Amino acid sequence: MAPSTLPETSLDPTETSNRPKILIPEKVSPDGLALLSPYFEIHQPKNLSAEDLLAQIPTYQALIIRSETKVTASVLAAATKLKVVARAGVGVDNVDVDAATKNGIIVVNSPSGNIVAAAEHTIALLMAVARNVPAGDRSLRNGGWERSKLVGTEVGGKTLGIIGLGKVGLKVARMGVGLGMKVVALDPYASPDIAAAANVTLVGNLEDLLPRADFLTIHTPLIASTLDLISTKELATMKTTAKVLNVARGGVYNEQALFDALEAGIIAGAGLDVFTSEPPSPGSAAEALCRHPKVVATPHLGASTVEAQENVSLDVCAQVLSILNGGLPSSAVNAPLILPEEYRKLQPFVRLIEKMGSLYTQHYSSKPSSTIGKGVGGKKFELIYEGELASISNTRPLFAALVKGLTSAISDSGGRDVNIVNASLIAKEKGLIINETHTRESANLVYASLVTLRATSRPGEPGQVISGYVSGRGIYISRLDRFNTSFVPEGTLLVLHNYDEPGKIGGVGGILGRHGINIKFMSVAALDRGGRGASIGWPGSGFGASEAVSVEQSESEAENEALMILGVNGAVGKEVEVELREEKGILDVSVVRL
Ligand SMILES: NC(=O)c1ccc[n+]([C@@H]2O[C@H](COP(=O)([O-])OP(=O)(O)OC[C@H]3O[C@@H](n4cnc5c(N)ncnc54)[C@H](O)[C@@H]3O)[C@@H](O)[C@H]2O)c1
Ligand SMILES: O=C(O)[C@H](O)COP(=O)(O)O
Repeated sequence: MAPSTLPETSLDPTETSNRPKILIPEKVSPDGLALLSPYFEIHQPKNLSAEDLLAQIPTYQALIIRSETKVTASVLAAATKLKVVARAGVGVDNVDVDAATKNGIIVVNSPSGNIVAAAEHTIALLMAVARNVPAGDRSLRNGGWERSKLVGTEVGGKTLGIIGLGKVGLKVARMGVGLGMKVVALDPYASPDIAAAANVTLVGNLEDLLPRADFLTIHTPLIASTLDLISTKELATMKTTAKVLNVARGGVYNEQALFDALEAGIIAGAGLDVFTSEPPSPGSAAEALCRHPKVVATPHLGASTVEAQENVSLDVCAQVLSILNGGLPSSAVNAPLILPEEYRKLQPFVRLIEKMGSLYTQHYSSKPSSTIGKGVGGKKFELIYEGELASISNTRPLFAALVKGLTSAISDSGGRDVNIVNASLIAKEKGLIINETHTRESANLVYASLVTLRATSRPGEPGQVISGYVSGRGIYISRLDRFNTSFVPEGTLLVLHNYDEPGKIGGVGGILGRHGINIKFMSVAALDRGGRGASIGWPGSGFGASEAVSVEQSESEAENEALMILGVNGAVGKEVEVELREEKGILDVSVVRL
């Protein structure tokens, strides 16, 4: 289905040099591509060989495919810039999803864009095999008029057996009921309520299904448990008049066993859209089936309708646009599904938390007076969600945003290789321990949602704290260390820790002015005197409210300290930092680029 809203983009369509590149080696509907062409260089080679794919993939950021391109572990290992493999359809059996996960590459698909097309094609094959439509057409073209030889069977009143009552299977079931068929289905994971509402009788095993079916159709993915699901033994239990259909994947019926059963009259016919090798390799059972007189075969046309191709193209291209723009996909195969509603709610927090992480690394690593050490490695981080945000259960994107932010200033890739797929792995590699805490009822919460990042290297220490909130579409930092503040974490920031006494602003302004640095905004942050810091109690961190209060009290000696946060234009060189540090009353300086 096409997405209801398109992702926002900060990509610049006027930026024409060095555009990220997208490779599309198969036919994908232009509807979706129109979303991408303003921002990316799109290459659509015809008949790209496996060798060419391997050779060319290193330069691409996205790969959009259908069922013909084999995205192997070698291709993915060579794909050093690739962020996303987008399958314009449902099945990802031609993609090595595990290898993609290991390489931090998101695999997305369109889970429902072509289900109507697949279900309708199943019904087309059902009617074609029931009424000998292709055989009649063939005969007539060859000058024949064979009526008695091509007598068919009605489907009304007959039993349709379905294996796999998922999206396609359920649609086929409803269509079957509409044709007056009795529908019996086997799917251990199907909802009995949904099945009952669709007039489908669920059975528990193949023995209860196969002997009853006049027509059998499979709608499962091809996985270990469905490979050769129907073979010689199973076919032998079916009616000799039964006909079988496959619009799922080649391999769910054993092709040799199916051929033998048709030859021996064990069953009466088959309608096949998919094969173990596509196109069927010469001499294979698949090829023999395609030529068999009792078979109606189509060349994997299940999803080939104008409407389905528009749907899947729009669906995956919107996800590619989002991912290449630093956002989230709506249906990632190798990451938890982000529902569009959830996505909209989380998006500003994803930006906020990434900035908080980056602010943390840059601010504290440049702080010689930092009490708990520089850097992020080996630290225990706690991400505390308070207020409305605490009710979100799928916080994987927030977790990933933190890992990305924390590592952005300390990795070659600038954190660009971190995503919801590989964030846990990267955190582990970098020795980051991150816990998440949800606190629904927070005392004195002035924001609808508040996020706090707290870092410690030993239990019992006060730790380093950054809090932030979202207002409208804007993101703000509300606390940095022991200071309450409010500033937008964007651009180049100077964070000055100083004694709260007159004359500081003039002195700092003078230094910056001499170096030609413009001040865009300034925020003076006062010491938190037992407000939020004392009341939060750091839930789940092992630090109780009383401990937090005592931490505040022990630090109250520094009562006349403040933070000055300056948003500046222009490069802030080392010499400026040194001059600022030497200014009277300045305790500490950090330059942060967000
Ligand atoms: N021919 C085409 O062009 C075409 C088009 C679309 C989809 N497909 C294929 O159709 C198949 C179904 O797609 P979908 O979107 O309905 O998938 P789906 O995930 O919605 O449904 C699959 C169903 O199979 C069930 N299942 C899994 N293992 C099973 C088992 N061992 N026994 C019984 N049931 C089992 C699952 O519980 C699920 O309900 C996929 O293989 C997909 O690739 C083909
Ligand atoms: O899994 C699917 O979506 C279908 O098999 C469609 O495959 P196609 O995009 O190659 O037509």
